[in-house]
Amino acid sequence: MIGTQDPQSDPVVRLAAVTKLYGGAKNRVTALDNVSIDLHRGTFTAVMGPSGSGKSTFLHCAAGLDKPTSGTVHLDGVDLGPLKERPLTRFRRERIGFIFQAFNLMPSLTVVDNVTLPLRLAGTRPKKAQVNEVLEQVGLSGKRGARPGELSGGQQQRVAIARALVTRPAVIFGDEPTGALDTRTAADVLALLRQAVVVAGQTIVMVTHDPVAASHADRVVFLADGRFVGTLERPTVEQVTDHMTRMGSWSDRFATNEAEDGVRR
Ligand SMILES: Nc1ncnc2c1ncn2[C@@H]1O[C@H](COP(=O)(O)OP(=O)(O)OP(=O)(O)O)[C@@H](O)[C@H]1O
Repeated sequence: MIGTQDPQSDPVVRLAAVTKLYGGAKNRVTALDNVSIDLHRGTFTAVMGPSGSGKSTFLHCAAGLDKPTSGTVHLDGVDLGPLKERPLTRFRRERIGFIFQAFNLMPSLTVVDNVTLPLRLAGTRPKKAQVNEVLEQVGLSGKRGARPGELSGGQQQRVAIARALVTRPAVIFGDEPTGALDTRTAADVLALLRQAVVVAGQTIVMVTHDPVAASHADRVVFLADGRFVGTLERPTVEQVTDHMTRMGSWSDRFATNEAEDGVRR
């Protein structure tokens, strides 16, 4: 069933006892503190928490953009730890999709060329049917030749989503993917991501500050001071807002009351 964490299926993302330290002995920051979590295929997870709680660090470590100081990250069954930079880059290109707040499109390239860029970088010739399929999926079939500057913010983010989907990645990581969009456009983009999960079985992990965005996920995990301190399944906007409001003073209670929620601590 979509949205539940099936303990029988292999997790597509597995972090085990991941710690990430920044700085030296004098100015050490523990950005992630012994974090363990399993994320399963076909699920949509939102990661929330106060500023500085470790959300970006979590995303970067989970996606192989940064190496943990200790602990292990498995993605689609592959231990990222031993991979050197080049195979890791290739792995990311082939198996991971990214969506950023700032879209990160190439301004001089058309929609089609932006979408097919990851395939071409991976040395694969894009199949026309594959490209048509993702463009249709994101509602941009009529904009194939347009350049990003000719598109609205929502349309640009749809191009970025198509680019993330085209490699059929094991996971798509989103860093505030709706952060630069107005409410209505954000809702459309989130519906599109949700559809990719429900219809195509895509796995999505998204960092967000926005309770409305988080409410589109199957599950919200909350970080505070580099630790998971709570989760919500099938969250409503009100539940997420309530959790965020209470988090500061309640983080210890979350840690004890919600230990059976599938987040391994
Ligand atoms: N390159 C770095 N060097 C030193 N400290 C860092 C570095 N990156 C992050 N940190 C620190 O690690 C902690 C977690 O940062 P992180 O960016 O993961 O938090 P965040 O939850 O994503 O914050 P925000 O919501 O503000 O983006 C913070 O205390 C931050 O200052």
